Amino acid sequence: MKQVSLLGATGSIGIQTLDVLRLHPDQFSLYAMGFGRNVEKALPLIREFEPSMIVVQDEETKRKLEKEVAHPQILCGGEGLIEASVAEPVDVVVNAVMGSIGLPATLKAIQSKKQIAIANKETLVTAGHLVMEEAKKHDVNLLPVDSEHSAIFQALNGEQRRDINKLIITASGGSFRDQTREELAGVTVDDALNHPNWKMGAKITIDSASMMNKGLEVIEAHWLFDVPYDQIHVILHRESVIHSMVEYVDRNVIAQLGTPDMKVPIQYALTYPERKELPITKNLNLEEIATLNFQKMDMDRFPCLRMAFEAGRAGGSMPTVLNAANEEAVQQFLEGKISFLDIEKYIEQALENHDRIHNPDLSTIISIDKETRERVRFQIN
Ligand SMILES: NC(=O)C1=CN([C@@H]2O[C@H](COP(=O)(O)OP(=O)(O)OC[C@H]3O[C@@H](n4cnc5c(N)ncnc54)[C@H](OP(=O)(O)O)[C@@H]3O)[C@@H](O)[C@H]2O)C=CC1
Ligand SMILES: CC(=O)[C@@H](O)[C@H](O)COP(=O)(O)O
Ligand SMILES: [Mn+2]
Repeated sequence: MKQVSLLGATGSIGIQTLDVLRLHPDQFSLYAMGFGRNVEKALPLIREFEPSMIVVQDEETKRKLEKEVAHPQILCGGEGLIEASVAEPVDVVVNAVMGSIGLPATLKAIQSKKQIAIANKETLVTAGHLVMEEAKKHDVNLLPVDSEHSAIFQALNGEQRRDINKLIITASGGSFRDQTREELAGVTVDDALNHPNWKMGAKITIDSASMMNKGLEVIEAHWLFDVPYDQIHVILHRESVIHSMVEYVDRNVIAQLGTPDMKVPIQYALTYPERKELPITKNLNLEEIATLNFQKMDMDRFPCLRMAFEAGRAGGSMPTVLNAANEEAVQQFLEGKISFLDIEKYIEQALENHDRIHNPDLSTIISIDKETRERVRFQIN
């Protein structure tokens, strides 16, 4: 029986991870669960899974939860997430929190040699060099949950890294794939949250609409698979059926296909290297889909993708700034304080105003992340 620590249990990935755990009660048990402030959503999960440890975002949420359940171990904040990641009984940590808040827990889980299923891409974007250095040092395999990275991971199975010609990451195009840049001026939060293929948390759905999600995924792929940016290619693929591909030097291309359903990569990360039945997901029906479309990615149409490639190539502290400015700007957009097109504007300004720091350590990354967010907030208010 594997003991699972699930960080971000009330989120889109978290809930789907629990769907997968329910299918295999003989193999997985929920030892710890973490969430932010959504006590209402967490309560039935706590009652059903009876985790030994619960982590919430702050003391106020802890007090609220304590009124509802008598539980001996309710922890708080970043320290709590770390406790849940390193607890002795835990075998596998599923990091499904949103944002760079997930970084310290990921690092500590690696240092404790836990198996890690990583959905929290911001961790790899903000500090990929630190995460991969620790993973190498402690001989820990990071198992990707992100659908594109799960696809690449599977396409790389049994292959030699030196034989890779390029990674081909597919992008659905997000909510505004059929809109011109001019048309983006008046779009609303509800428009942006209307993703054509996936039902996800709010932040990643906005990232998909701005194409920043693909930018973050390029940086995520660079670190996870140790592939240079010149060998990472993004292609528009409306159907989200091919989740990504690897082209090898001999021109063989290996693609992974499947119904767009995150339970598929979540379960694969949990059961790897084994495969298990997943009856709660529909089979891929290519006859019904009939046509798969592909289109060249236009970097002028999607400047967030261009900025992510630039920040990734520049390296050092630039991806930290890219990620922090994006997290803050997206939050401000969701709160109705800025327009959709302002998101890219604030990211560009943050990158332009930052003096790159080579090989930043954890405390430098945490302070750059904080300063960048403050600066974006200051410019907006
Ligand atoms: N959703 C998807 O299909 C995919 C998501 N990902 C990645 O997975 C991660 C999670 O995404 P998603 O599930 O969509 O996000 P959601 O916003 O749906 O969920 C986020 C989760 O994190 C929790 N959380 C937020 N802030 C804190 C905090 N400070 N401390 C503890 N917990 C916190 C939330 O709790 P609460 O509910 O209480 O706010 C919630 O459980 C992201 O990095 C995303 O990019 C990658 C591929 C696909
Ligand atoms: C499901 C998943 O992995 C998301 O990251 C997805 O990729 C979003 O779709 P697009 O960013 O391609 O619109
Ligand atoms: Mn993805």
